[in-house]
Amino acid sequence: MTDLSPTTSPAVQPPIVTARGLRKRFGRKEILHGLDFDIPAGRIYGLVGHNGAGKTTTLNAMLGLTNCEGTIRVLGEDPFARRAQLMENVAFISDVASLPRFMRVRELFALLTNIHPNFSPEKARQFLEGTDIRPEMKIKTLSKGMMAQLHLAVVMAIDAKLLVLDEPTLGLDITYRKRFYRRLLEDYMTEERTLIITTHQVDEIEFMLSDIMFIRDGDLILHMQMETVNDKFTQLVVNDNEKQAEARKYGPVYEETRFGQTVMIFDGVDRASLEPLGKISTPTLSDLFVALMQRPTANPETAQ
Ligand SMILES: Nc1ncnc2c1ncn2[C@@H]1O[C@H](COP(=O)(O)OP(=O)(O)OP(=O)(O)O)[C@@H](O)[C@H]1O
Repeated sequence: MTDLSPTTSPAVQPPIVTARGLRKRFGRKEILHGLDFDIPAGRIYGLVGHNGAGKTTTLNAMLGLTNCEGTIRVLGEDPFARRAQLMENVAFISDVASLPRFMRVRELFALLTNIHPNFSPEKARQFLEGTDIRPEMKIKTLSKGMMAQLHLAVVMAIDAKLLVLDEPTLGLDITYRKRFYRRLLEDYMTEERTLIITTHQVDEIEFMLSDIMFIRDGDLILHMQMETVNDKFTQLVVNDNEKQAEARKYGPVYEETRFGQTVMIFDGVDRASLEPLGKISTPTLSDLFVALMQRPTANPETAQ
């Protein structure tokens, strides 16, 4: 399942996040069932799963917001024990984030300049360019979307090694979402930075991801570099009954009928064998998500 081989992480740099046997219980209910993974530096990770799968809980474990069983290290530190120190190098947006509503935008920037050693008000102002937010505005007068824009600007203005974004674009319109992700990639991302994003709009972030994690009911069922996803999984659209039967011999991991056509997804099947049977392509992440979420295991033996 999770790839822990040395080939995936640059030998020179230790992973930014390491989890071993990460387990979380709320009362008698176990939410995370012992996750093992490494997240190397300089990567953009998408953490994808259904509602209640355990994404936020996993992120909260990385941020030291929840105590878990097993081991988790972020930048070599135990996030729960060393949260204050770690927050100098980690920035995050949570899905329940809030800003001090009574302040003006410029007052918020002044406050953050005082309390955060790596916050740059100039950068925050730059990230607000193109929005309707002005320094004199009171935060409580901003719309929900403007509030989210301000929050993103503030977080991107922190010079952090790890940026964790839990549903960052909730409430934002499509134009802004697209611009935000583009700026994140072009103006924020560097080789020293690592980004972890959760979103249900996975197709919107697919273009920028280097790695993907699918989490289902507290288990990591896929952890893979995007390049490997593209090499490994193939989608086939096939109409002809005979060809469908032929294609099934290759053991699709998923099959459905869409607009009268049969769509199959294959894992690790040579594309040359499938090509004569119909139209082949690489499945989008959302197609792959639907396919793999329905299986008891998602190719655990061959992942990555
Ligand atoms: N403080 C808590 N007490 C009890 N149960 C909790 C608590 N926080 C989360 N849970 C439960 O843990 C499970 C995972 O929640 P989590 O927020 O990690 O899911 P998620 O994948 O982020 O979901 P979503 O996409 O809906 O945000 C859910 O069943 C949730 O009800």
